[in-house]
Amino acid sequence: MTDWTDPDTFAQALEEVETKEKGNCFEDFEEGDLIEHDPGLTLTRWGNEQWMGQTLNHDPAYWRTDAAEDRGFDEPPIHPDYLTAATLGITVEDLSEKGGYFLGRTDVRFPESPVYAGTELHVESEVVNCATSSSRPEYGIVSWRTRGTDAETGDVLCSYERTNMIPRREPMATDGSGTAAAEDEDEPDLPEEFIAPEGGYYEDFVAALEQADDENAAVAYRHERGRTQDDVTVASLPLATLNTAKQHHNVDVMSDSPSGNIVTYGDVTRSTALGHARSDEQTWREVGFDDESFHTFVAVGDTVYAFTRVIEAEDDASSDEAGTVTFEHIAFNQNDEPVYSGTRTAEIRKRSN
Ligand SMILES: CC(C)(COP(=O)(O)OP(=O)(O)OC[C@H]1O[C@@H](n2cnc3c(N)ncnc32)[C@H](O)[C@@H]1OP(=O)(O)O)[C@@H](O)C(=O)NCCC(=O)NCCSC(=O)C[C@H](O)C(=O)O
Repeated sequence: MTDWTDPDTFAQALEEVETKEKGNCFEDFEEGDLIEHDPGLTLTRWGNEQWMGQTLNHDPAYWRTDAAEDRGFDEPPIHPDYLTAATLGITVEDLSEKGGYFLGRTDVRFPESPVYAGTELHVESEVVNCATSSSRPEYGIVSWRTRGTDAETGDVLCSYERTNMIPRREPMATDGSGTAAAEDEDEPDLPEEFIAPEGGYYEDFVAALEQADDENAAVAYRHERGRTQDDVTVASLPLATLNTAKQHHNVDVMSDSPSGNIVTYGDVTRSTALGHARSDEQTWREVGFDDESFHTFVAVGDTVYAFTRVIEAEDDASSDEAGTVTFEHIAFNQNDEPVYSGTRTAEIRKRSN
């Protein structure tokens, strides 16, 4: 009689049985495919507060009723960062669970009206591009357009286009043209001077941009706070968004990967850097994000810091109480290496009101 729990017998059984696989490989995606994601998620106040607290996003309008009412909300709403992370988390089982890197995202947009706790999120994606990777034959590069909607009303709550490297079943033969990256030995091309805004109101950003215009300068500064990655940020936060990517919670599999360990969900890295940036400004409303890229991985023990460059300011916000500012935010680690970059458009409160 077979003793299935005898270690040698069991090891051989494991070798011989079929593995019921999860996720999809590059070959499973075809441009135009529509994927309705099965997991749904009810956006809760607890989930929102857990995400926002751990990523140092402490804007009182998302925590306190009086501050929420002052911003025109009925109650503290769901924060756009948590909404974005949850919209993406739900898609992972179908799109990126097989592994591969989250490379970037663009055209991240939210409606003007707030989203409140209790909203059930329904998410669907369309495959918009499948490309070979010239530098990594074992991967392909897939882009999806994803929309998170209110399951009850059908209103779009969050939409974006995302790109990942996705493992192939069969590696491609390549001409190697992508592997010989030329060394860039140019001197850094930086402005002569850096200006930091005096405060965090819209007028402070306008004044700093005007001063920079006169002086071959950039409005750019770093934020003091850092957040060292731990088991909560690396494993718990993505799992709370139903993100099943093994990169974030399977140390056994990841010990063989380039990081040698589980790595931080891109949306946690990004939210943490944005939290640092928002702590130095008077945010009114998030409008959207573009050109987001993840440059290298972040693992347990790494510390996420943030750097901000102010690109432009326009007095065209949805409320008279605010103006619109476009930022470039760069998250960097304890070795000063950029790990994330992206542009962000946000409405920033005016001092005069
Ligand atoms: C992924 C990297 C290891 C790649 O680094 P490197 O080898 O230096 O290559 P390149 O930067 O040249 O990029 C390789 C190819 O990918 C294309 N690329 C890169 N960025 C984009 C983009 N934003 N959009 C489209 N295509 C992009 C390049 O053009 C190259 O193409 P080719 O020459 O044809 O091969 C390195 O970048 C890295 O480590 N990045 C960090 C990744 C990361 O940590 N992401 C967040 C954590 S993982 C995650 O959150 C998973 C998530 O849960 C999920 O499921 O999505």
